[in-house]
Amino acid sequence: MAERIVPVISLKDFDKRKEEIISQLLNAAENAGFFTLVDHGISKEEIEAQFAISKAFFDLPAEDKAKTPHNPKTNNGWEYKAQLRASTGIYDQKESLWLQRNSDWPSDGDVPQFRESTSQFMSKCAGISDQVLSCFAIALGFGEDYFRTANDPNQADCLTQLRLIHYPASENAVGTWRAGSHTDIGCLTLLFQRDGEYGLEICPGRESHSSFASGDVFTPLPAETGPIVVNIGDMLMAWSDDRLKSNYHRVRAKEVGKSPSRYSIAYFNQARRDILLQGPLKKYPPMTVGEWFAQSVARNFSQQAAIKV
Ligand SMILES: O=C(O)CCC(=O)C(=O)O
Ligand SMILES: [Fe+2]
Repeated sequence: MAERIVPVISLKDFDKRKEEIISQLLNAAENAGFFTLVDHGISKEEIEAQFAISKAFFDLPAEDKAKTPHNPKTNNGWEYKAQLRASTGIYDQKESLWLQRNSDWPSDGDVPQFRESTSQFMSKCAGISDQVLSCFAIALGFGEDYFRTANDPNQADCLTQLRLIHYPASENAVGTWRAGSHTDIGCLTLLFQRDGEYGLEICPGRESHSSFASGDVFTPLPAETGPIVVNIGDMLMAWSDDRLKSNYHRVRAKEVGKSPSRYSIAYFNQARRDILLQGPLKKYPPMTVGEWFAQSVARNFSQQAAIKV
């Protein structure tokens, strides 16, 4: 079932196959809003190495993790079971570390190689994002570099973040959520999972980025080390006049029995604060990415201190 609604798309020979890849990406984005990338250029070993770095961080004593505290104003840093979901009214059962290029990072003394490995990993994620975003830019009738420039992580006003996530093992998790149902607020999310650490489910069918009614039929996705699960976020849905779909997803643990811990890594392309966002058909009034975030955060996280962007 999951295979049917979430296409697997190969980036092999990207330049030679670009036309074909554009049509596959567009078809996936206009329907499921999710697709799985293979032959993307990050090896399984590199992904495992980044998960090892992530695990080494989460294995630290809380007082060491708290040296990089979550800052509600920037949304960077380490949080522990602190994300209150509007959709569930309860806190997600997870801990996570949000990183931006210029935010505070854990020291290499606490996690050897953290900065170098994680920076390289982010650069690789940026390269893959560039390829996918260039395809969407062409498909929507923008210039090829349009979204690439808008999401350039080397610019000081870029809001893109990497999030390392750890869902602790649980038993009989009835009444709780690892990650309550939500849509992502940025442009494009690259999600890395590990073999057998299941729990991610998606619910296609959203028609407008400004409608927040979720359906109730969720489909589980496979969990594999290697393929990257990619989804469209609300910002790109708005930027495409609702053509590319930002769909609901969630992560759950078993209601009966044991669920092993799950680690995931998400790279959120969240564009540059000062860029103007408007679709080719001008269906919605223009706004800056900074205004977009202020609005999305006010809606999603009204329970928490406003995030300053
Ligand atoms: O951990 C996962 O698989 C999903 C995480 C997610 O959806 C998010 O952080 O937005
Ligand atoms: Fe998400």
